[in-house]
Amino acid sequence: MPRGRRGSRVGALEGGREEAAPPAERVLLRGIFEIGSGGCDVELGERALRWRPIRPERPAGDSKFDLLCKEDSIELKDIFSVKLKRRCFFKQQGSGTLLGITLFICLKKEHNKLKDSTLDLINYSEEHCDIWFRELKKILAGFSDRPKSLKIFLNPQSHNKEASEVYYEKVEPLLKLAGIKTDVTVTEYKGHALSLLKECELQGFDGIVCVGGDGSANEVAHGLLLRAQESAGMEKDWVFTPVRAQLPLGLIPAGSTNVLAHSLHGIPHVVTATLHIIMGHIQPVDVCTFSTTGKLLRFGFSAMFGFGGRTLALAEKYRWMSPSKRRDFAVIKTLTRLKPEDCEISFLPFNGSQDEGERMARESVKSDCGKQWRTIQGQFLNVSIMAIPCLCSVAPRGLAPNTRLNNGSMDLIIVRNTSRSEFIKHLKRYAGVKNQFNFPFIETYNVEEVKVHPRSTVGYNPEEEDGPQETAFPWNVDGDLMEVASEVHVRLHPGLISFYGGSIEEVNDPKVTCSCL
Ligand SMILES: Nc1ncnc2c1ncn2[C@@H]1O[C@H](COP(=O)(O)OP(=O)(O)OP(=O)(O)O)[C@@H](O)[C@H]1O
Repeated sequence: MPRGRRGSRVGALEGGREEAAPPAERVLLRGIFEIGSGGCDVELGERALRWRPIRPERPAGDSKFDLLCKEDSIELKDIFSVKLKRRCFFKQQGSGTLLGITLFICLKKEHNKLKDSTLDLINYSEEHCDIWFRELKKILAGFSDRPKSLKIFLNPQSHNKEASEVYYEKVEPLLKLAGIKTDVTVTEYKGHALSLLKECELQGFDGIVCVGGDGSANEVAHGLLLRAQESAGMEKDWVFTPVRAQLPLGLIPAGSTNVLAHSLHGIPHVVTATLHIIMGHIQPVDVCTFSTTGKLLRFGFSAMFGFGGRTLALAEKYRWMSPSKRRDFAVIKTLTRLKPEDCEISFLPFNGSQDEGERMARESVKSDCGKQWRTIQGQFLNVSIMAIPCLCSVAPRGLAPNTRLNNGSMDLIIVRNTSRSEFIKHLKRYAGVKNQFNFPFIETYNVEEVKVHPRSTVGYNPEEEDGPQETAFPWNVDGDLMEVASEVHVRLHPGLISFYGGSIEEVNDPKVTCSCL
């Protein structure tokens, strides 16, 4: 229920900031409704709905009445649906007795959480309610950024097969309430969403939604970006100047890992993610391209090479275990066989420009003279390259807490060879809120571009230390295994994709759930 305007300000999505009084607004409708337990004088303005309890005859000098007659309000931009409220009896034919109007509102709660709520405006007059209902509908139709039709990809296998339940019980009812049309495709195998995105008809959709975990989210984002390149007629070398995805992407966190959705919304919360989609909140996000020998491997948001890649390669061999068990098992087993990668890392430090065109021009000069690239060589336990903060349950401030979703740069975090105990100490620091990288064996850089060149010719066999070695090196790209035998070139492309999501606040009292260290 919205709070009082004068006593305690409303503004469901304003988060309590005090603002200068806005210019007077035109009143569109005025009428009487019962709200809560009493009759109210209600005004529908161009920006807000305000109501004030109707005063009974005021006994002279009684100041209590002033307190009781406080005005309340909600901003119209926080309303996402309006319905006529009717009383229907069991098995009743027809539409039932009119009780009034119900408004459905998006409220901002603590820790970046959004919640749906309702406000009932009670009035039994059909004619009165009809006028208000039509006007409110007209106002809602004017929010042109809100999606009206969505293409949904649902991975039924995500997180112990719980994604379907999440979608049909929590997401679909809210989308229906908001009057959004949906076209759901339940994916049947790994890569299905990607192949459908190559050719499916997207005309008429305002956005794409992925219901699943990081693997599915990355696949759909990659598919959407590939499609944009093909539609733009990009054939060769477009890896270096990709065009933006045409439609925004919504992520419903329904996987066993939801780092992308968590980083986007500040919380891996299904209703929050759904309400950002419904309200049409848009958040541009930086994207990386991963390429080798000039050929695009994939689009992505974060990558780990070394310990992060090896752990994932091992976990993938134990798919029969539950997701959390195989992750813990893989972390522990990889720690017992902790081994550095011998490689050369070159990177282009970030110089502050967020304009892709300007950057490309600068880069061509740089690569010609080769001046500003920095190169380091050595034995590295882990190399993280992250365009987004990568919030997750074991690192509530993120695996890359110093980067942002669209700051035009990536964090390069290099962990040099050290003892197992020191490395574990560093991993444990992620659970806290500061000093994750305050170790002599860790270096962090803010970069635009990175090349990781393994100097060894043999890759990694996750099972056998002394067994036959693979020829490829495992990378963990957004939780998905990518195996590459040679140098990987990672470039950042500012704001290349738009997600449904709002700006997030940092959480200072994070809750951590890590069982294996
Ligand atoms: N029907 C399906 N059967 C098997 N795999 C599928 C199916 N549909 C999609 N996938 C693939 O499953 C992979 C993992 O899915 P997702 O990330 O949604 O779930 P998850 O529970 O977080 O998985 P993980 O445990 O791998 O992190 C994705 O790469 C996706 O392409």
